Amino acid sequence: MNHELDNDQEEEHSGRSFRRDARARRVNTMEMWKRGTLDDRPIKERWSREFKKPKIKKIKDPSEKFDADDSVEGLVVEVHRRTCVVRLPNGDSVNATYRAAVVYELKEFPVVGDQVIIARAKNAEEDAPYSLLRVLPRKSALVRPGPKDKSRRELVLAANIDQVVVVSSVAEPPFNYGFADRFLLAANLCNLPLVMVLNKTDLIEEIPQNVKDFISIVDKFICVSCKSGKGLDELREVLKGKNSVLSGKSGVGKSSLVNALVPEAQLNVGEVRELDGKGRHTTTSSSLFDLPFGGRIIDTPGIRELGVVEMDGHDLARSFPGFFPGEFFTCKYNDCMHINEPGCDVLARVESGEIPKARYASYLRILDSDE
Ligand SMILES: Nc1nc2c(ncn2[C@@H]2O[C@H](COP(=O)(O)OP(=O)(O)OP(=O)(O)O)[C@@H](O)[C@H]2O)c(=O)[nH]1
Ligand SMILES: [Zn+2]
Repeated sequence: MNHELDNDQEEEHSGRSFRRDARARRVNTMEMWKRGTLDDRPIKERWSREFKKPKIKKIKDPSEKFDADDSVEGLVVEVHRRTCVVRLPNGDSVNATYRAAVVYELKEFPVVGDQVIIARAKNAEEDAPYSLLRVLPRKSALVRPGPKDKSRRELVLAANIDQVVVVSSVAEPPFNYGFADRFLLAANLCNLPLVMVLNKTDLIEEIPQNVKDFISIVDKFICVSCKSGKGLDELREVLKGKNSVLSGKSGVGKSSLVNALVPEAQLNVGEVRELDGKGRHTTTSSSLFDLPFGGRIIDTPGIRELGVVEMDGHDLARSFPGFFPGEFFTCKYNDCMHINEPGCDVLARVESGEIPKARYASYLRILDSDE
């Protein structure tokens, strides 16, 4: 008898207790809010059953379906949306497909210059397509300066490179600071040397002072002229045996330069290339050329994305290369932008000549264009 009563009470109790729990939770929320420890997920997410258990998605390892013996290592020479062109050790180029979702989760998106492992599925025919299994660790990479948080992953533009080469013209079109500034910043942040190639020097008598200033802060510069052939031998020396990323604004004579260095590249110069049956360089998303004297140049249109530095002004102020030797922020105020703040260490160093004026000017230009 007693027992039954207990049961009844319990049932009633459970209904009430639910309501009481709910009220307690609300109170808790208030307390958390006051303490500043409030869970800021939307309310639906916080209490809904659906979200109680974290959903853990298992990533299938792409290599499970493949025979390890059949895999080969190769070099990525072009990257497209779902496929990449991989050059095998025997010199053949093959297409390898990759599932974007898988490589995204594994954080192994192939870029030009990557060494990768590819294989055909088990029992596949001879002409079956290859699949990308692994991107091998990179020795170096050119990365777009920008946010590194999870939601907007950093963008790798080219892998396993030794130097970044920026082609600029001194006239027709005039020297473009914006482009050079950003490349210098990216190269510096990636610890890669920057080589500045000044093309079309046949058009001018003397290098203008502003260009000279800029040249003083790059690692190396070479004056060339594709027209007269001046400086090309010196450039060959610099490129010899190295992997270089080559970039330049449209019209500076980059294609002319590639043609001069790699005769079989035959990029069209000046106007849109006529259809040559393959349309290779007009449609590919990236290209890698072997230099006849050793070394490679990577010329990828994706590099143009560097035109936008997605770095927030404060990050730029904290991490601009060359401002703080030893990486310690030494300005008086934590949010110093180095413009006119009191106690700014950067301004003091510019004044004393420790930081070149041209580097500081480059910083200001990037900061300006960002906002
Ligand atoms: N005077 C002079 N003209 C040059 C030189 N190099 C290239 N040009 C000219 O500059 C123009 C542009 O050259 P391209 O090689 O097509 O330039 P690009 O940088 O590849 O341009 P995009 O194909 O648009 O990226 C062409 O008319 C070339 O003939 C040079 O050293 N001196
Ligand atoms: Zn400062």
